[in-house]
Amino acid sequence: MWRRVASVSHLFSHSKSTKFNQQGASTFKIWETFTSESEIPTPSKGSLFVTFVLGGPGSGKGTQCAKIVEAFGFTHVSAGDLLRREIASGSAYGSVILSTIREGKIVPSQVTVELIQKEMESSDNYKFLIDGFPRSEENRKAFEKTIGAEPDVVLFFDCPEQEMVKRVLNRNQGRVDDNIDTIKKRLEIFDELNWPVINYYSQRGKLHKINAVGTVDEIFEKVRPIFAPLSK
Ligand SMILES: Nc1ncnc2c1ncn2[C@@H]1O[C@H](COP(=O)(O)OP(=O)(O)OP(=O)(O)O)[C@@H](O)[C@H]1O
Ligand SMILES: Nc1ccn([C@H]2C[C@H](O)[C@@H](COP(=O)(O)O)O2)c(=O)n1
Ligand SMILES: [Mg+2]
Repeated sequence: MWRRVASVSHLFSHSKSTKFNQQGASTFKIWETFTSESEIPTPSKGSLFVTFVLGGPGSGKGTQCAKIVEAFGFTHVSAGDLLRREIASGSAYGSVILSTIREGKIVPSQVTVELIQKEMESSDNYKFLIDGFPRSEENRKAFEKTIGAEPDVVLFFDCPEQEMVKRVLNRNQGRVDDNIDTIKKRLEIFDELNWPVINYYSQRGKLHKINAVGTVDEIFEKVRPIFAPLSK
């Protein structure tokens, strides 16, 4: 059994969330059935191969996706990037997406899944990294229903909150959600909505938990063996 302990409890001192006890520790408990020994499927060329990339804000998902793309020829589909692109395009959904992201909340699944679907359909590749998705059980079910596929592999970058906060505040890419107030909310939402997804895939033997502390290269060396069958 595994107890998740919030390491930046001071961030939540004004939180109304009942998930946090008086010491600020998360009361979430999950059963650690996931390891990095989950069975790795052998992909066949041409058939869809989907990897979901999970982890808290700033855990390094995008950074590691870039390295996986380079080494293993995946197409990177970042749900957050697609939503930001939608805002920039001035689409009808743009202002709702912007306010949702500013508040650190999750955009309705229908919108996100539609963007992911279009992106996948416009690619010739069959290997996809879907980064930052699913963020909730609602996201997960909407993907299964609309795309009609399940992920072959699920990566989970496990990073202490203090490190995630540090990385996000140093990111410097002008993101509207990279500020301390939005980060607090994103971490709360992650705790509330993402753990059920992580547990779901863990129980199905698809989850690869990677300790996301270390240099970018050190972390990638833990990721590489997961995809080694793809280079054969
Ligand atoms: N292993 C690492 N050590 C130190 N800094 C890192 C590491 N990996 C990534 N970073 C930096 O941390 C910041 C966040 O990384 P990244 O954007 O990859 O995270 P993310 O999980 O995609 O976050 P988000 O969910 O907010 O999009 C970036 O500035 C990145 O350069
Ligand atoms: N499945 C998703 C993915 C992202 N969002 C929104 C909310 C996130 O805070 C924001 C940025 O995503 P990131 O770049 O950190 O992956 O985008 C969402 O609503 N649903
Ligand atoms: Mg990212």
